[in-house]
Amino acid sequence: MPSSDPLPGLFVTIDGPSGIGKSTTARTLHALLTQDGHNSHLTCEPSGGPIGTLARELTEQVTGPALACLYAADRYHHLENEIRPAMATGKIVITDRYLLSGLVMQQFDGVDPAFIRGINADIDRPDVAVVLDADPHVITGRLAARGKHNRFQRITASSFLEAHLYRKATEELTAAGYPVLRLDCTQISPEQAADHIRDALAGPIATLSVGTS
Ligand SMILES: Nc1ncnc2c1ncn2[C@@H]1O[C@H](COP(=O)(O)OP(=O)(O)O)[C@@H](O)[C@H]1O
Ligand SMILES: Cc1cn([C@H]2C[C@H](O)[C@@H](COP(=O)(O)OP(=O)(O)O)O2)c(=O)[nH]c1=O
Repeated sequence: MPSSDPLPGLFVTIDGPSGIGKSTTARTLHALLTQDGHNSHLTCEPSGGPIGTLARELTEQVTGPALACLYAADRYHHLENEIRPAMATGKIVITDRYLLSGLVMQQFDGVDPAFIRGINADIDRPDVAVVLDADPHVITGRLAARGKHNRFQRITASSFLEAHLYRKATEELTAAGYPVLRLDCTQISPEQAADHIRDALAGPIATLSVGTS
């Protein structure tokens, strides 16, 4: 069930194509917020919990709706056991990947986004959903330099398909009132990207009801 009462912390998600710089930007943002004296908690999906670990292990062999359900199950478990408890103590929670990753990546297996929206209907809505975008040629280069982690990333021209699907899914979520912050990081460093996000968080941080320092 989604939490009915707003929790005192702040919930920030970072999504975008594989290799674009999510993990680097999330780590840098976490460090910046910590430097500023905020209590920040960095996490990711699939999570390090039992379902997330299983989902990561099974991504090579399991496909379609079954894999989609595993990722969604991990998301509910992650919310219940890590994200909400951290937010309840006033922390700024940053997760590297969330709903948008499911909406996009499961389309590689032919899963209808409506199915993904359905099984994720009860997840918590982030306060800010950051989506990193970039020129697909640049994403391809970063992914190749970083190394490919799984079958999705080994598909020919996967970065082009991911970038296209992320743009489409982002437009749909924005139109549905989702709090999206889209950031083109083709030509900016992870430090500059994290700085932009920190600036965008200044307003929501000022409204935190529990001190986070
Ligand atoms: N803004 C950026 N500009 C240039 N290179 C970047 C940027 N962000 C990340 N990188 C580099 O791109 C590669 C992939 O970054 P990573 O954070 O692992 O991506 P993701 O988590 O999105 O898969 C890494 O080698 C990283 O150093
Ligand atoms: C959260 C989530 C991740 N995934 C996939 C996308 C990634 O290929 C994989 C996570 O792998 P990971 O190595 O963490 O991603 P990255 O290459 O960006 O560092 O899980 C889904 O397919 N659906 C989801 O809902």
